[in-house]
Amino acid sequence: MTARLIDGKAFAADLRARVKAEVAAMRAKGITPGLAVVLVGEDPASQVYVRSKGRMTREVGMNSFEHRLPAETPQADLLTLIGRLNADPAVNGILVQLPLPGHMDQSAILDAVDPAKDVDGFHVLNVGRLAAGQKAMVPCTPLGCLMLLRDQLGDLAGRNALVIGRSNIVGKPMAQLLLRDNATVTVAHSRTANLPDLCRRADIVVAAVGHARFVKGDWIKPGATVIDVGINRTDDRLVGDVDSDAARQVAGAITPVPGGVGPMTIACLLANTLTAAARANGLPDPEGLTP
Ligand SMILES: Nc1nc2c(c(=O)[nH]1)N[C@@H](CN(C=O)c1ccc(C(=O)N[C@@H](CCC(=O)O)C(=O)O)cc1)CN2
Repeated sequence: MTARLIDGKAFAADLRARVKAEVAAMRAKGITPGLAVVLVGEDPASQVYVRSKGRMTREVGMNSFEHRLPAETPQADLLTLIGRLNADPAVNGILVQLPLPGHMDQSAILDAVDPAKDVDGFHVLNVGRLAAGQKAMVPCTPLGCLMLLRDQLGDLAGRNALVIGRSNIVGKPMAQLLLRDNATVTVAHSRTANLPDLCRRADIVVAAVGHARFVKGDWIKPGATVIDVGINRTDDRLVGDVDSDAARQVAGAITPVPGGVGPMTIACLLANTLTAAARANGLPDPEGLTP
């Protein structure tokens, strides 16, 4: 079997076009959604992502506010900036690019963002709401994975899903979203025993471990759907967390790296900003953009 490639780049372009149409409708009502992105330091990958976020925000017709701070910025100054953005009615979404410099307390920073403007879904209130099955802002990467999975498989109810990785950004919220869709969810991590065997039972595998080619081809159940969240730079190439060449011989469908999950992250950020702007203005949630 040769797996179908899941074209996240095309799906993300389509999602951005839907957001753009909704933004135009909102602007006709006199509302222009605004997204503020804060970058602290000069991490090269973060600089690329922040630049892309600004460009795509403008492309869909939203206002983009970029704040670049030196790596040695005191935490108190960043908190002051977040306070200003929280109070600014032109700003509907706030994102603090991760990773932050080592001297900052990441939880204190993320929890300083107004939960209603928390388009990353990292504020502890949104984490709790998602876990409780309530209306929440949902982290962008897992939301993008969920959209791709629903598009591929339709109803996820009763499917065996294995999430490899338990980060707050991807693994944990991904598991919550799959549970919400009635999948049977297992979360694996570095201390999990018999991971290859667990994986061979999974209809859905979401790999988010941060190790290049960690998931081997012979771990994959024939016909399974594989979502590769990893972005690892090796030998001047980007590779995922799945040994893609081998997995493609077994899986039913798989996301490529690059061009799979990555582009969905920014498209979902724009979708979340639109949702935040709608909620801030007492409008219904735009259709199909929230889980
Ligand atoms: N505050 C946040 N920080 C970070 C997040 C996040 O969701 N919120 N996620 C990642 C980085 N990220 C967005 O910020 C991101 C990662 C990858 C891509 C992407 O399009 N990847 C491309 C490859 C791009 C390349 O050449 O490097 C792909 O996979 O096709 C977009 C956004 C960490 N920080």
